[in-house]
Amino acid sequence: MISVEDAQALCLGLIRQTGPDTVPLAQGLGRTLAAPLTARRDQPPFSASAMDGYAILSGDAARGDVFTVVGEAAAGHGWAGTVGPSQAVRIFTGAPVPAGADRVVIQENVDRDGDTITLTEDLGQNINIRPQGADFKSDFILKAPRVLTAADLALIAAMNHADVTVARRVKVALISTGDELIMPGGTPTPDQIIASNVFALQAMLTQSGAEPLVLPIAPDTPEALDAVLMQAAEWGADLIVTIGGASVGDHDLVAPALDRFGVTRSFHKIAMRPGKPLMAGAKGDTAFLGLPGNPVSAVVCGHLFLLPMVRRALGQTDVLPKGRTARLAAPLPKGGPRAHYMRAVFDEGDTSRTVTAFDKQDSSMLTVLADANCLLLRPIGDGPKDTGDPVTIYPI
Ligand SMILES: Nc1nc2c(c(=O)[nH]1)N[C@H]1C(S)=C(S)[C@@H](COP(=O)(O)OP(=O)(O)OC[C@H]3O[C@@H](n4cnc5c(N)ncnc54)[C@H](O)[C@@H]3O)O[C@H]1N2
Ligand code: MOO
Repeated sequence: MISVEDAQALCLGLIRQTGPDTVPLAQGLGRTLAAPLTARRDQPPFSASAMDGYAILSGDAARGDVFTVVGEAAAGHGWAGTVGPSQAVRIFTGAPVPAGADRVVIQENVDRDGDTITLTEDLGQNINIRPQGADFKSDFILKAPRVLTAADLALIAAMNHADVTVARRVKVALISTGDELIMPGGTPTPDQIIASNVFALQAMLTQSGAEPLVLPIAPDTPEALDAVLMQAAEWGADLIVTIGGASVGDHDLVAPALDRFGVTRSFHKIAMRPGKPLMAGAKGDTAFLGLPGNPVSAVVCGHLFLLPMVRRALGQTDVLPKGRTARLAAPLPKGGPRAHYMRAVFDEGDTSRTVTAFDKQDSSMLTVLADANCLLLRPIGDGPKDTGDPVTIYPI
């Protein structure tokens, strides 16, 4: 059995990067910027007032000085003249600062009487002007790759781009396998259970910028599995993910089905708990990942292998889950021969981050997984741990 790290490296080597896709900016959230983007103008494009007040040429002006109001500048409507000594232009937040003026005095600090204002305070440090290009200049470049956030969309809009070139969503086909499965809302026979894994995986994929397609459940026959794999290929999947049937039982049909399909197997079985029966391979440009059927195993493998493959396909660089250190809130017995990713809850305390593993670690338990906010890693052969000992956790 290979290690988690080796399996992750092999998985990342199997997936091809998707090409570019240009989309309207409003559809850019969460997409991965595929090429550097250069600003088309300075922001602000002119020196702009940061406050409502009066633009003046300040010289050595002080409290009690009087200025004549000679014009008005509003956002979207500048004043075309030049401000001279003892002159003021009424100005509003966002308006271009007129030529000659070097400061905006806020209106709270003047008395206005007709066309004159009198300073009621000495001038402070703040000139209340945002210089042209203070936010960014027209040579500003937003670097790629970058997963676009809401703030990024506003920034790109301010750079005057209506569209954005992102990585095409990676197409991931999800195939649940097993005679025992029925979709939620149906009427199961006494021996059936509800296909649940695919809903977690579909959501995780969507959140990560993939385009998932949930295919019909494949019953436990070679013909049914072959037919659904063919459907996935015809859809143009970049990555075909099977769920279940990965282990060694008589009804675990996925490995032979992938062989028949012409998939070159990269590995099968890893030194990990949960997730031992994981398999991966490729056929041409299509990658294959065979997830174990146990719900927790499928989701944990989704975090550790599937999502990194998606991120790699989108051209992202930092694709593996990031470990953090936390202190154990309770002792743990010694670890086993497989790396154990325990379901746990971490808490950002005032002085240190603490983590508590759940007592129940059965890989079928969705209630435990749903209450977990991290995976607590016990490396292979880890010794017993005491309260307060540092461990690595992966937020999920
Ligand atoms: N003799 C051995 N038996 C098993 C081994 C082993 O090494 N030797 N490994 C165990 C481990 S670890 C796991 S994990 C499971 C996974 O096996 P499979 O990938 O073949 O999964 P299935 O047998 O198809 O299903 C396991 C379990 O999960 C349920 N399941 C399957 N698909 C779904 C789904 N889409 N949604 C919800 N639940 C699902 C299924 O009904 C089973 O209860 O094998 C162990 N056995
Ligand atoms: O490794 Mo299985 O994935 O423990 O339940």
